[in-house]
Amino acid sequence: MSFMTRALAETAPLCAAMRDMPFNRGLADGSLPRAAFQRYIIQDAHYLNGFARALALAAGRAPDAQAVSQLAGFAAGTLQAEHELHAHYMGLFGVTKDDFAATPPSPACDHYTNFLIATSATRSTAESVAAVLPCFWVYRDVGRAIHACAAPDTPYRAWIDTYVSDRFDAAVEACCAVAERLYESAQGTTRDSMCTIFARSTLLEWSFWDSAWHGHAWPDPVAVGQG
Ligand SMILES: Cc1ncc(CN)c(N)n1
Repeated sequence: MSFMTRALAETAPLCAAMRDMPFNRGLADGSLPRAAFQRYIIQDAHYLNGFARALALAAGRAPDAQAVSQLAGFAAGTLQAEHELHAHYMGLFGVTKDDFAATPPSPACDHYTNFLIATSATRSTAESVAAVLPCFWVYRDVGRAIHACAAPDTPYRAWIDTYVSDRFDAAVEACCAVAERLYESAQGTTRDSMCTIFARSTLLEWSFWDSAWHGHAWPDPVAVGQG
């Protein structure tokens, strides 16, 4: 059985739940509150920073030139394409550089990016690729699901179009191909670990959207200290 067949079978209910999250339904019909998207786009800019670092770190530790070049290429491609999308929406929704600088990564964002970076720093390249793959896969999957029912005038049209674009599709397929190549040459325990790590990142994708929807943030240490 291929890696993707196994990993997707294990995460199918979670992927189905993500297609139907209130945040994503709101992207499709345009009803997502402006404040929720502003929160999301700030957190996503923090996320992409950590995600690209995780990929660059995995590239530096990769065993062969082919993997170095592919992982470094994913890091560069992500920073370029998705930063353009963020700049577009930050302008449209009035999110300033100061707003971004004043907002730390949320607990969900911090957890996800630290998981990716720790995996790239301490685990095999196969496991590192399994960790970053849901970032590609889940966004194409959700993008396709909501594109099919999106309102023509949703303000989130540019977001949806990015994740159903041929360019993003090519990146998803390329990352899947790297994962399959590494899975084929991996030993039994690494194969199992790749599936466990893929499932964890998929859950962290769910958690990222859930957090943006609910506006979860760190507790105020002053208030906590005062009991
Ligand atoms: C949290 C998250 N995951 C995935 C993607 C798509 N690269 C993203 N922009 N943000």
